[in-house]
Amino acid sequence: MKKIGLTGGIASGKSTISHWLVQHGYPVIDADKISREIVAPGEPALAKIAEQFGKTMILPTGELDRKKLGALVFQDTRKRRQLDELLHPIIRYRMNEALNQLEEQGVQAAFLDIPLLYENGLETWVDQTLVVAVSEENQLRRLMTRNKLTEDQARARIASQIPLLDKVKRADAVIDNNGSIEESEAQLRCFLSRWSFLNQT
Ligand SMILES: CC(C)(COP(=O)(O)OP(=O)(O)OC[C@H]1O[C@@H](n2cnc3c(N)ncnc32)[C@H](O)[C@@H]1O)[C@@H](O)C(=O)NCCC(=O)NCCS
Ligand SMILES: Nc1ncnc2c1ncn2[C@@H]1O[C@H](COP(=O)(O)OP(=O)(O)OP(=O)(O)O)[C@@H](O)[C@H]1O
Repeated sequence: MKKIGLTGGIASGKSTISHWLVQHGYPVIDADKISREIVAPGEPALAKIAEQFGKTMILPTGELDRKKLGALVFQDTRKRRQLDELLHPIIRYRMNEALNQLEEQGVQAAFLDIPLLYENGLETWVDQTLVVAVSEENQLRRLMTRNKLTEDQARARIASQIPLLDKVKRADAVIDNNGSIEESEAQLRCFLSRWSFLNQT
């Protein structure tokens, strides 16, 4: 099966593109979605988070306090690495499981929405990379607005990833998401029409 890695920077527009793909019937495996599923109440990874980062990371509802954990790990590289070491192997395992299921269904090509594809050296694991890119200014503004972060908090999150421009240089295909969503979707449709392997299902 062909694997197309969909990536970019934080708040560059991956989910927006991924949403369009799902709406149009393309198989998408979403690493962010999996990373939420594996820390749902009752999941072993959530208990490990409480053990390693403190019980205060769990809300009275039993759910992970994502805001609190985010505030901690994006201002402390050591803690972020600790969280990555805990969650990334499980995310990778679940992605493989999802891929195997698609393969059993005879699916010929799938999109893998992986925010940290380059950071985790997964370029060689996928057949193509599609990077969703925006200017630093748009990235900062959209991130601050969406997550209600101060400029310093947003900059810290952006700095926890490889610079978006480096990802653009390493990409097989790039969507410029500085314009309207419709303009980005048009670029996506153009790539889809060029990738003949997508029509073999
Ligand atoms: C720290 C957490 C709890 C913050 O939750 P929050 O709801 O605020 O953010 P969310 O999960 O929606 O992630 C938003 C974006 O942040 C970026 N991001 C998330 N985790 C990381 C990380 N460890 N390093 C760098 N960037 C990250 C990604 O671009 C991601 O798309 C959460 O991001 C998390 O559990 N991260 C560790 C797992 C992970 O690496 N996820 C991203 C790739 S699968
Ligand atoms: N072309 C666009 N014009 C204006 N706003 C946009 C555009 N594309 C995305 N956005 C907005 O920017 C924000 C970030 O987009 P999105 O959530 O798709 O990014 P992402 O790359 O998936 O982010 P993350 O890495 O944090 O998961 C969202 O609030 C989204 O609605």
